Amino acid sequence: CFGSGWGELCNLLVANFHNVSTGSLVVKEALNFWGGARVQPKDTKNAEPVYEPATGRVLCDMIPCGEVEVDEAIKSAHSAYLKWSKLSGLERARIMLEAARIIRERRDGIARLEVINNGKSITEAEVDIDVAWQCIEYYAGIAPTLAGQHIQLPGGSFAYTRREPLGVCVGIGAWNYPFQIAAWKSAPAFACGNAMVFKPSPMTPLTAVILAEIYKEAGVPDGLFNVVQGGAETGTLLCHHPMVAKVSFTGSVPTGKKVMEMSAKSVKQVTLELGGKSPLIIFKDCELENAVKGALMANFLTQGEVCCNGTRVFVQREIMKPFVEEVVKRTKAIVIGDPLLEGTRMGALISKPHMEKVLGFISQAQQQGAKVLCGGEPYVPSDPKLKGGYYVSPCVLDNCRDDMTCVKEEIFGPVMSILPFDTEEEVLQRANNTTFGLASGVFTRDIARAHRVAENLQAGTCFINNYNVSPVEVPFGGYKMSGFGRENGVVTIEYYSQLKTVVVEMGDVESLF
Ligand SMILES: NC(=O)C1=CN([C@@H]2O[C@H](COP(=O)(O)OP(=O)(O)OC[C@H]3O[C@@H](n4cnc5c(N)ncnc54)[C@H](O)[C@@H]3O)[C@@H](O)[C@H]2O)C=CC1
Ligand SMILES: C[N+](C)(C)CCCC(=O)O
Repeated sequence: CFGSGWGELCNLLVANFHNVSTGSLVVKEALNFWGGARVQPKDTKNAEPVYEPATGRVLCDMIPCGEVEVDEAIKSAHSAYLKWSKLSGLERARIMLEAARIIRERRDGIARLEVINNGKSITEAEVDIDVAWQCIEYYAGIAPTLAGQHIQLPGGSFAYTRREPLGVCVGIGAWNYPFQIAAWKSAPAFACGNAMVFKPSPMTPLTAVILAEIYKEAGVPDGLFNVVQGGAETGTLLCHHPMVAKVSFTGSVPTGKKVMEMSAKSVKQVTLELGGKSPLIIFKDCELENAVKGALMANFLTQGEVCCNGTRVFVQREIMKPFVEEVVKRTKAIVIGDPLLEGTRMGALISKPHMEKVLGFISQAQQQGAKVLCGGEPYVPSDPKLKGGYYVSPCVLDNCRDDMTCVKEEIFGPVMSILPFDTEEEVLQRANNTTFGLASGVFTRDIARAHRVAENLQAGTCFINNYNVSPVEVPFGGYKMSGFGRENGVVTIEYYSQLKTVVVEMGDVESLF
């Protein structure tokens, strides 16, 4: 279990995660954080069990925060905001860099904890934690550069703009990248001088509170980063609270719509990072091995539970056969099993109901005429402690048509649908024929075609000759029903700050009255 101490003690305890193995961790500590400390809600009657995906064992209880707790956390954020917003960008940067340094130092332990809570492979979780500290480091770099403009007016008068924070921002996260999402939201918020109340997904409550402790240790004022656990009810309380200026949400389209609706009541700003059903277009002139590798990266990271995955793989008819052969060969070779073992490449899905939902999509696809080329079955590892885990073998579907459910809906599991195409014009039309617009990809050696396709795809990101590369310097977000606003990149500053215009008269007032 992990500690509530600071400094060396906390360091030591997180270091203990270096040795933690699958099936052994039980967490009893409070998982909420405000006022600079872990807090246990008073009312524990609505506690829900949280499962370890790799084993199906209960890991801890998630005790949802009610009205009183949410109010305390938001007030705590507000008092921190009053102090933090008065610091210079350079002062904020220094503290943020220290937080990034601590995360980097404890990366292995945090990654192991993330694996135990989420089920993804340790190799991926380590990258996730690296992306988290890089994000904080990146926005620390931007914080001192934030500035307004000076605008000259007639007669020596002038105006200037001030880039000011919004106030208390709420972050609501999904379960697929628990620690990384908390960093993607808090880092730009803090660079601009805001405070944050973050609600993780009720299925992954463990690591956000570690981030809260690290921010505290790095020197942020108490209350700057708060964690409230809970599900829809707690989320609703956050979106309705009058002291909240902005909600940044990552999750499904239906919940995103509700968040926007609730936020509209008090005109809160919103960023929505929602789902996707992204197209990946493979032209016959591609470098085939890279296209195959790209298709796997586009579909099987985090057991396929990635919003920007390229799950509709359009392959030009002439190369269908060699492409499919190679994809199937490599998919069959993916090592599934204990996510904490270095050699594992695919871990467990987040929950039993989610696993059943994914398997349901696969059998429905078969009923609608798709052919399973490999995988798509529950997988039971040989290690007895993993028998209760939620494993599904990665699946490649052939004979797919655009009107099939597996091609239209987001599955959020390890399922790739392959679709043949003939011409560029045709494939663009089919690729864009969706209400989603998060990401897209194209493999071709023809540079003119690559950029033409990128221009014509209706999506927030287009990867050329690769897929799922998201460095923190690059904006990430959706078109259409995949949401709006951006995370990462310089532009995100716009979504966590507001401009004040100050107009200065140097002469006399010319009154009309
Ligand atoms: N675009 C992006 O960056 C990402 C999008 N997603 C999307 O998220 C989905 C999977 O994540 P889930 O956690 O199942 O999504 P979800 O929409 O069920 O939940 C997301 C978050 O919203 C909270 N929530 C649920 N009801 C709420 C309400 N009424 N008011 C306020 N908050 C509420 C949940 O507790 C959770 O923290 C997928 O559809 C996926 O595409 C996931 C990761 C990244
Ligand atoms: C890290 N990356 C690019 C694979 C996915 C990030 C978006 C998400 O939270 O699903």
